[in-house]
Amino acid sequence: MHQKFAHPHHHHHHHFRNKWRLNSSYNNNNNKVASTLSSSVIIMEEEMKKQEGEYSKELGIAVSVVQMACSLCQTVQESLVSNKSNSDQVQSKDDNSPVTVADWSVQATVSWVLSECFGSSYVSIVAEEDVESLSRSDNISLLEAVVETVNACLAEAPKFGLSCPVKSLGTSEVLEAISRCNSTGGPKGRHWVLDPVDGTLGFVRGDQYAVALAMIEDGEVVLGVLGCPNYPMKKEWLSYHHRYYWMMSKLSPSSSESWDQGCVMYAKRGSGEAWMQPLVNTNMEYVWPNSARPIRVSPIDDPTLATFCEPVEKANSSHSFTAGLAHSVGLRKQPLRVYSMVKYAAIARGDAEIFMKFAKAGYKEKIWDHAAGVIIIQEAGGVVTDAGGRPLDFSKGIFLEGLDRGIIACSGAILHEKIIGAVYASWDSSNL
Ligand SMILES: Nc1ncnc2c1ncn2[C@@H]1O[C@H](COP(=O)(O)OS(=O)(=O)O)[C@@H](OP(=O)(O)O)[C@H]1O
Ligand SMILES: [Mg+2]
Ligand SMILES: [Mg+2]
Ligand SMILES: [Mg+2]
Repeated sequence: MHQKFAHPHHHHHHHFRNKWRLNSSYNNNNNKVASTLSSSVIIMEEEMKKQEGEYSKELGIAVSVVQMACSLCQTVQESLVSNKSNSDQVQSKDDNSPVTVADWSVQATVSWVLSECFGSSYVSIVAEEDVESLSRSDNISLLEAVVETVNACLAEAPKFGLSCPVKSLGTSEVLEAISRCNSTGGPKGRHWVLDPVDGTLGFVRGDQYAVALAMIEDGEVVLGVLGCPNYPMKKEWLSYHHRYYWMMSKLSPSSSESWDQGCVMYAKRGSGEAWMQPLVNTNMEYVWPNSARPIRVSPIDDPTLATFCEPVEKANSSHSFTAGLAHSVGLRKQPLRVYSMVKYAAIARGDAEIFMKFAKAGYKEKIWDHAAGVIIIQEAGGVVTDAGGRPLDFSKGIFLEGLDRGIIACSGAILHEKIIGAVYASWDSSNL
């Protein structure tokens, strides 16, 4: 396949080059022996190019395919929300959580694109969904809807600088693409980690959800991309809840600005930068390359001014335990309860300062629910650990093995230490 990705953010190069030069003078671990000054300059230039370019192809493809996936999800969510008879498009999994046409379709689309770009025998993908219920004979119409949705989405690939299939994918190709994402990750090599729709409950309720794609190399998250179709570029627009407010009220916002546009965030490990671009509107003829702006965590470190986020559902995180922690560190604001990894996005962008999740004892957190969000917060200047203050371990397969009680993500070290201290002080008296 010809990869036609155009680098969307040329202005990065300048920053990165300067930073690299700075770092290299402190820590020159170039172990090649340079006999003359000029040859060492050449080696440095080569080394620099390698550094700049590292993962840039992977990141470009990941951002493009997440944009495509977001556009797919918007179409499906609109039809789910406006057409109540579509209830056969939402299924219940063994744990009673929902799964939809969008979850399977995004997984197939991302799998197909990554396989085309990197070779299906090389690419390892760890993702949430499988084909078990989708391939049952009583689910034919659901499977047909998935195949149609995937083909409609892939047909738009050229608008995003990616190639589309020469002819539409058949049912077996779509099933194959979904089930190819059955890698279990691990400590060695490169693994893509995908949550095709995170916050599926929010998605079916017409609310917040995210598409999350990350890449792990030798057990560390090196790339993260988070698509948030109902999380507008500006926080103020969130007060209108989301686009359906406008759809229903038939009001039109004052300016021609893209008030309804969601966003896609991304970061590369070690860059010290995280970026956000508007969600693309595929009605336009040319959508790529897209513009991006840097994002940064909030500067607030005073607990009385800080906002914390947590899952909407009590079943996913103890609201009473986090309320106790909030009280003991002096948080005063109401918690922001949001579906999905949009919580990570809110911290990375500075819309909130703290994210806490304490699942029930025995629940094992999965890597796809966290990988993309963690790296984006870290590169935007934040801190993410378990409740014991240790980094999350993405090297042990599909679960965050060894996670100590819960997850704490903060905009900075001061708030983070306070929360960790409060967990330490109150854990024994909690019933978790
Ligand atoms: N019992 C339990 N405890 C904790 N976490 C669980 C549990 N069950 C599921 N999950 C995972 O939580 C993901 C959704 O998390 P959220 O933070 O979006 O929760 S909430 O919907 O806002 O309540 C959700 O992700 P998606 O399935 O992608 O939506 C699950 O992976
Ligand atoms: Mg999830
Ligand atoms: Mg999911
Ligand atoms: Mg799910």
